[in-house]
Formats: sequence, C-alpha cells, structure tokens
Amino acid sequence: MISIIQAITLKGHVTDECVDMEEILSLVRPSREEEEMVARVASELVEVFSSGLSARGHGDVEVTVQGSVAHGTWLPGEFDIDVFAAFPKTYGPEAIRSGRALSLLADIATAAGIPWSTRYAQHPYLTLRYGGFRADVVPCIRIEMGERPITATDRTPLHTLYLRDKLKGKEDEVRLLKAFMKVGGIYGAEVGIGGFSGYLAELLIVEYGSFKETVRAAKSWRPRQVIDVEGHYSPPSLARKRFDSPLIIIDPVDPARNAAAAVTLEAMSTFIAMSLAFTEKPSPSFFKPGPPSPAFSPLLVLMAPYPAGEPPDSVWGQLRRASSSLANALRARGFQVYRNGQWTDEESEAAVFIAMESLELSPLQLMKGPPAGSLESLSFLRKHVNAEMGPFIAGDRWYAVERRKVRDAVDAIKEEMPSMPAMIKSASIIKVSNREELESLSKRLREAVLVFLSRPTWLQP
Ligand SMILES: Nc1ccn([C@@H]2O[C@H](COP(=O)(O)OP(=O)(O)OP(=O)(O)O)[C@@H](O)[C@H]2O)c(=O)n1
Repeated sequence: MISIIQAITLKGHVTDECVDMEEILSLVRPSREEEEMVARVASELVEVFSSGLSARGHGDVEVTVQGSVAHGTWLPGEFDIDVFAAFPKTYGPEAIRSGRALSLLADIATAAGIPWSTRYAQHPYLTLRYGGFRADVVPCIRIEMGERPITATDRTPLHTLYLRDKLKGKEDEVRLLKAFMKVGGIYGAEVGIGGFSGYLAELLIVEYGSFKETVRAAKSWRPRQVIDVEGHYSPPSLARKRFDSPLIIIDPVDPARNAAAAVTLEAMSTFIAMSLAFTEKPSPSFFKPGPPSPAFSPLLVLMAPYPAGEPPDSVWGQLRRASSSLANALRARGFQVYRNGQWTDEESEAAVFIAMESLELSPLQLMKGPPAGSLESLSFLRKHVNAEMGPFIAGDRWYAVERRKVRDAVDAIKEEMPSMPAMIKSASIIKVSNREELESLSKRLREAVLVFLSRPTWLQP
C-alpha cells in the first residue's frame, strides 16, 4: 500500500505518515485512454487550423497546443484544450484586436464543420467542441523570449517553452496541487474565484519541487509574499515596490508581470490555512470535493437574471462590489452582518447573499453624541430634543435613544438601490429566516447558498 506522502512526493521524499493515497492519485491522474484521446484530438485540431491557414495564404501563422494539455498537467475531465495561432508581428496587433484573426479562425472551423462561438476575455478567442472535448482557439502575436508581449496572450507559448524541461516528471505534483486548490475553492484566476491559475500551480512546483514542499513552504507565507523563480528582483522588496497585491509571483518570462495579480487576500489566506492544516493532518479530504455541511443563519438573498451578453468577469466584479457595499450599508445601520457572498451560474442567474444575526432590528437605537462641552453638542441636543429617552450624559458625552426609521433589512437594502448597478436594481430581495425557506430558491442557487453557509470541506473536526 502506498502511503499518502510517498504517493504525494513522487520524487521520493518519504515520511512515515500513513494515509492511503493511491485512490487520490487515481482521481487526479487521467487514464491512459484519456491521455491518448486528448493527444489525438489536440493534434487533429492543430492540423485543421494549420492546414486551413496555409490554404488561405497564412502559412506563416504557427499553430500549437498550449496550457495544461501541452504541459501534461490537466485534471481529468476538467480542462480545455488550448490551441494557439501565433501570427507574425507583421500582421500587427490590430489584426488580433479588431477580430480579423478571429474571423479567419472561425472560417476555418466552419469549413471543417466544427461548431464554434466567440468569447471575449481581455482578448477575443473561439471556443468549440471537438472529439468530445472543449477547446479554446486563441490568436496571438509571436514574440521571442525576452521580448515584451504585444497582446494579452502572447506570453503563453513562452510559458510552455519555459516549463518544458522544468516540469518533466513532476506533472502529477502539479495535478495534486490543482486538485488541492480546487477543493479549497481557490483554483482559477477568473474574477469569480480570485484564485490560482493553472500556470501559478505549475510555477509553484518549479519553485518548490513537489506538492508537499509547496504546502510546507506556503504555510509560512504572509501577505505581500514574493516568489521570484528566476531571481529577477533582488532584494525581493523591489518587487513589493512594483506590485501592489497580496501575493507576488514574478512571471519568469516577463519580469514586468505579477502572475499572481488575480489572487485575492482571501484565496491566499485559504491556501496558507489549508497548507497548515494539511501538514498537521494529511487526509484525502484535501483532494476530493465533499458534501457541504451547512450551518444556518438568517440571510438576505438578492436574486437577479444574468445580464445577457455581459462577460462573466464583469458580472462577478459587479456582484462582489455590490455584495460588500450592501453589507457595509447594513452594518452602518446597526445590523450585525456575519458574512456576505455572491454567485452566478454565468448564464441565467446572479445573486448576492448576506448572512446576519437578525433580519429585523429592535425598535429603538442608542445614538452616541459629541463630548458634553463641545460646540457640536448644541446641534445634537436640538436634533434629539424629542428623543424617546434622553438626551443624557454618560461619561463625558451626550447620548439619546431614538426610534429607528428603518428596522427591516429589506427596507434598508431598498434605500441603497439607487447607487447599485442595473443588475442589482432589478433583483428581487428574499428573506430566508429558516432552513425550510431555502426551498423557495432554484436548485443551483440553493446549492450555492449551502456552500456559503458551510465550513470548508477540508477542515477536519
Ligand atoms: N491567469 C492566467 C491564465 C492563463 N495563463 C496562460 O494561459 C495558458 C492556458 O491557461 P488556462 O487555459 O487558463 O489553464 P491551464 O493552465 O491550461 O489549466 P487547466 O485547463 O488545467 O485548468 C497558461 O499556460 C498560461 O500560459 C496565464 O498566463 N495567466
């Protein structure tokens, strides 16, 4: 039987902790058939696009497989095949930004009978389904190692060049790290997650050598941690001056980029906490998603239709900002807010959740006034002359007890609506006072709320 640490540290740093881990490796490692199928489909796609480009007089565009498929680090069933078409600089960035390169690639997909749709992240690209897999086809400008990128995706082929030898034999270490991050809800650089990209997981394995060494190091990370694999910044404080993020991981192929700019303080702290918990007590629950174990607190759910045509990153950003500003507005009115969150399925539903002690405040409220001898006290006394109780002096200042104008959390939220984005303005506000009322939510929204109310599945009692 393989021990957890033997299996995790494939390079042979064996310790005496014994948790069976063979099963975990089988979960994170694709089967031989999947590997063969992915390789075949990827090379067919390269062939479709490179021969299509040549036939249209663009034989100078280089088509290659990139990302986790090229690096051999994908998690079974959870990846896109990334196909990049690198246009020579002579085409100019306009060819990419205007969508001309994209139309050319779309034409080729249509001619090959492959259904496609376009996506715009920072950069236009095609997504398609082919041979049972999802693939992204991304145009970029070809640059050499050491050159500045011209568009947002030009670095990607350089990443693959950089990682080629460095990850050899360590692919499963990357997979363990990705699965671990996924269980923590911190895998993915998209705004909705604010976590670690696949490329960051790969760089961490380059820096620390194995999954186990990565978590061993990460448990001592602190905010403003700098990881600079190629030592571009010396001392590291120079990198801190340049990049203003909780985690700074210098992109080895472009020292002007913090590859960890998307990682939020919450995601970084979650990774540190998981690393500490795992080193203390390794367990398979760190690699397998478990069912949520929800507690309950009263909550408000703002539920809106997904704004058609808006990119998910922008919607997640709006939800995140609305969620935290509504939570602050409730706090400012005296509500005890425990936690706020947001969710969207990126298709039809979007929601903000605010968990709180109670959805209704008591009728009266203590107002703290200025120091008794101050000039401002005169206006405080005028304002509260008809208070329910007081004004009175306690210690060195005035106080008064007044009747609250807004006691209901829904009314408080409605007052904040004018400053909210259109999506939130159109939201219905639902009070969930007990577990049964969760049943009124759609299945997917209910699941998201249950996750929000649960302790992390990796947290061992
Ligand atoms: N925040 C990001 C996301 C992606 N990339 C680049 O885009 C490539 C493909 O990234 P993506 O498709 O997002 O993920 P993978 O790394 O392929 O990981 P997986 O599909 O296994 O999740 C990466 O290798 C990297 O070069 C990057 O530099 N920074």
